[in-house]
Amino acid sequence: MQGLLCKFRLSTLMTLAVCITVALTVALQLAVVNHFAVRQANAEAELRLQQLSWQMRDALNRVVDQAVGDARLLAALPSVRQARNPAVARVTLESLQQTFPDYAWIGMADNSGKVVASTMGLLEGNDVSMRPWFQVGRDGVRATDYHPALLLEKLMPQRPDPWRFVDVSTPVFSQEGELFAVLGLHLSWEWARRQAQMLLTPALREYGAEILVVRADGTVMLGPQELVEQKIDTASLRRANMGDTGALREAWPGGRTYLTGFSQTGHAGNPATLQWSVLVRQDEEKALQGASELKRRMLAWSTLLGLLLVLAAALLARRLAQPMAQLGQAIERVTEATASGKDLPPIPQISGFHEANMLSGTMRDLVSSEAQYRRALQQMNEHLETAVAERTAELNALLLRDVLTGLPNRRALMEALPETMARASRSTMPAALLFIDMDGFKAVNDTHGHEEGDELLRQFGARLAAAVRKTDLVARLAGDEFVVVLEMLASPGDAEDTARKLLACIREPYTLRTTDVTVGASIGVALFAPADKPDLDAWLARADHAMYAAKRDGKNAVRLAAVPVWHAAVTGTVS
Ligand SMILES: Nc1nc2c(ncn2[C@@H]2O[C@H](COP(=O)(O)OP(=O)(O)OP(=O)(O)O)[C@@H](O)[C@H]2O)c(=O)[nH]1
Repeated sequence: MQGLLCKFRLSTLMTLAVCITVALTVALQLAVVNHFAVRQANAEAELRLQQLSWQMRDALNRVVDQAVGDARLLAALPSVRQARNPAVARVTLESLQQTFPDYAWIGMADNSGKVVASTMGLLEGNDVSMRPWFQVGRDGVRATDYHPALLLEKLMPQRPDPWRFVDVSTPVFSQEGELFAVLGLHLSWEWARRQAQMLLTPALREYGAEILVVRADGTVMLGPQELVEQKIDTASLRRANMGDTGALREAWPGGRTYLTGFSQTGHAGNPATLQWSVLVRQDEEKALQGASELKRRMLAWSTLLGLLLVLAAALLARRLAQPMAQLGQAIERVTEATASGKDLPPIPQISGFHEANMLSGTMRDLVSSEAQYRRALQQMNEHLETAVAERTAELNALLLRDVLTGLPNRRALMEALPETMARASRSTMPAALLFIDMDGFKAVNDTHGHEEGDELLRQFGARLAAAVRKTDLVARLAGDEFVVVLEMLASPGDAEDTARKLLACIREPYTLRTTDVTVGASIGVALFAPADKPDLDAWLARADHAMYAAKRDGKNAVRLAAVPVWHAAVTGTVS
């Protein structure tokens, strides 16, 4: 997780965090809306539908009760009970019909079932003894369920909807208390349809609310066109049939889901009432349309707000991350400079926010002290290099000096001679190498000690150096052996002359710490003419041989070395 996070920029992470927060907030809002608003809307819709069902139930009950009351009233009227003239009874029946035009037909049949008086004289003389209203009406006040018009259909005025009736009938007793006739009121179903129309306000209709009145056998008496006189079986119907009232959510034939309020009319055990189920249903989608709309709007607004928030967060994150990015770039520059050994660039003072300010300040101090440290280190290095160079030079100088006499040593001589030969070769003037070996030095050493011997060597060397030109080289080879190199000789004889002069100088007494001594020297002289081959070893060897020749011949003498063989061959000279 940590590794994954490291791959993202700070601004990306911040924007991502805001995106997730916004998405969670929107989801939470929607969940809350769904939970409360939709549930609330659902509850409200169910209550509304239940109340509508009650209103319809009450209206139906009221009309049936009214019809029962009217039937009872008619049966008690003397003009009906004692009617000997059908015309008189008809007037009474018609006057009742006028009070409530939905009484489609009111009639009275005698004991045998023959209609003796009726509104508009319809069916008078007809036998209705087989009609249910007549049969049940003899036993008491009865309400007869919804049914199509049978005999009256052809006699009643034509309408787009077929005639449907609900009957209320009652026995009519003579003054003697005998069953005299049966009175029947045919209520046109139209009143129920109108009642439903009245209850369903335009707003309810627009939101798909529908009222259904269903007979106990499941036949729809009132409702949507496609269901009228069809049988249905829904949970709400079963509950209503059981006398329950309430509202529920259920699937209807056709597959759609409805919220349905239900109740039941009439009273069980009272044959003067009718037990119908009143269902008021509303398409769930339409019932919850308000809440869904709210949800949709909330989603749209939340999305818009979320986008604005994300945009603002991205801008803010960019702004917040900018100082860190600047700091990062500055540190990268410092790292590159460190790697390439260049001067460390300064860290800029960043003033985005407190932490960046503090961080940049700390980094500045760090880089500044690092730069100071590097400068000090560099100075130390430079100083050290100079010191090493000086010490090296001193060591080199020491390497080329004879410790005892301070004169150039054998090594210095060997380094100098090739240049001497080169210079002589370039010029027309010869050079000479004088190989000098002290005579009698051992005796001084043995007699007066090594310290005195050393002092003699020092004075001997100094005397040689003082006796020749500054440009000439005096070197101590080892022990009591010295070499003098003479350059720019005007003539070859100058070498031998200088050797003799040196010998004379050498012979002078030396004042040592405890005594004075006198020594001699054997000097071998070897010339190097400009035309000679620059052979260092050969030149030295010639001078050495000459010196030994002087020793052999009794010491304290100067001997000139033989001319080299090749020189003699070229020049025709022999030493
Ligand atoms: N005090 C001192 N003695 C040295 C030094 N180097 C060599 N010697 C001694 O110098 C002497 C050189 O010997 P030789 O050359 O035979 O002495 P010499 O008496 O000059 O003999 P010839 O050369 O034959 O005349 C030896 O006794 C060495 O021990 C030195 O640096 N200091």
